Amino acid sequence: MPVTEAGRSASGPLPPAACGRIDAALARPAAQQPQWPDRRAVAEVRDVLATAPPITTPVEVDRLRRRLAAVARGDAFLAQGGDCAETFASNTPEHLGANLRTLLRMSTVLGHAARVPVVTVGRIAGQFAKPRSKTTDAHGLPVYRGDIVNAAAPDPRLRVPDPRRMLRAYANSRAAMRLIRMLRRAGAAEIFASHECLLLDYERTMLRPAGSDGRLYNLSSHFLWIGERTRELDGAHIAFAELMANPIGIKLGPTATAQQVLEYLERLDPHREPGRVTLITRLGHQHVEQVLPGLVETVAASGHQVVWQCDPMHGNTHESTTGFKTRHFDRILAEVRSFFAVHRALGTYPGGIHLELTGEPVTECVGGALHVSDHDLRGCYSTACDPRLNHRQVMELAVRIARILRS
Ligand SMILES: O=C[C@H](O)[C@H](O)COP(=O)(O)O
Ligand SMILES: C=C(OP(=O)(O)O)C(=O)O
Ligand SMILES: [Mn+2]
Repeated sequence: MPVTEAGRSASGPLPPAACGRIDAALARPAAQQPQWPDRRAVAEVRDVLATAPPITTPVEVDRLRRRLAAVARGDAFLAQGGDCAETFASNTPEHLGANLRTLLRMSTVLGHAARVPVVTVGRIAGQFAKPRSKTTDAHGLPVYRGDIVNAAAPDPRLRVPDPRRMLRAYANSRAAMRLIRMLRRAGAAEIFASHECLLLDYERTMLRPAGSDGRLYNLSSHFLWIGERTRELDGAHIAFAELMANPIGIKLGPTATAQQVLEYLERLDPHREPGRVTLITRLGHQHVEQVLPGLVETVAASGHQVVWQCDPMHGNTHESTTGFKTRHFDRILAEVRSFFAVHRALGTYPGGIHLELTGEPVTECVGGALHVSDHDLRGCYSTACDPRLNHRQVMELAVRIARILRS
């Protein structure tokens, strides 16, 4: 094994051929990566993580693959949600428990209405890396990129990307996964973990070969998605996703084209496995009827059996009159409605929903039955990145979606 950084990176349990494929994928341009001040420290952390026990297991990932195949066929519904950005400080049994309870209650409501099993997936146990729209914040400091990279506190020293944070993210993810498994043993429904496949120096260390064919599983989680800001076809993230055996999501914003989507599917789903790819549309309520039909028709004609999932959060963000990043309940609901309407009109299956939520009584999104106003936002605005629906707003939305599912 060469002692170059690339060689070190792929050391540990991986065979040399796999190292070469990973290095080739990651030699492509990678958007939204931190400027680590010390690459040697990154290599040292990567070496530790590459031989550490992974967060999930191939058996669990395969189970989710089967569940998502059922969603793609129209025999199950996917309910996914959790924090926009998990933090080390909020990685407590109380916070995780509150989020999971809210998510599971949403799943129960949707399951009753849809009359199919619900596959429940948390944005949890590893959702620590954030893509950002600017490189600096309102104070002129380097932007916060998630606890796995730097600290949210507006202190220039703490905003310097610190690779040792990847070790903390790993330890926090393991602890959260332990809690999820404990809840499962205690009788809670089956819950899978997911996060954005963003920070490539971390994600590459969690690849492990498994099965008779030695496919590479990314055992940092069960389900990973590629974000709207990193889905370039010639970029590192899509090439990295091609190597992974896990089910993969791709966020699609309003500029996504049918041609791009076809290329994602050819690359990520060459064997045409139902549910291998989840297309997560986050178009903005005003764009759905314009943009979604073309994408859906093209995919249907291609024969790939994908999961269509609606993320009604990320296309509907605005700044409140009181200066907070927020989302209005009505616009979130409007995107969900249009998503179902388009799929119904085309005879395709609206397979799931993807929310940023918390079980905590936060005031981050406006509207809903409690009429959270722009002025109420300062009451309990605690997100580390994007505004989340609180428990009441999630349940209200779940009831509205249930009505759509029944109609
Ligand atoms: O979670 C999503 C993105 O990280 C977020 O929407 C980007 O937000 P920003 O515009 O505050 O950087
Ligand atoms: C960054 C996110 O979304 P998107 O890539 O769709 O903007 C997210 O899910 O937090
Ligand atoms: Mn977000």
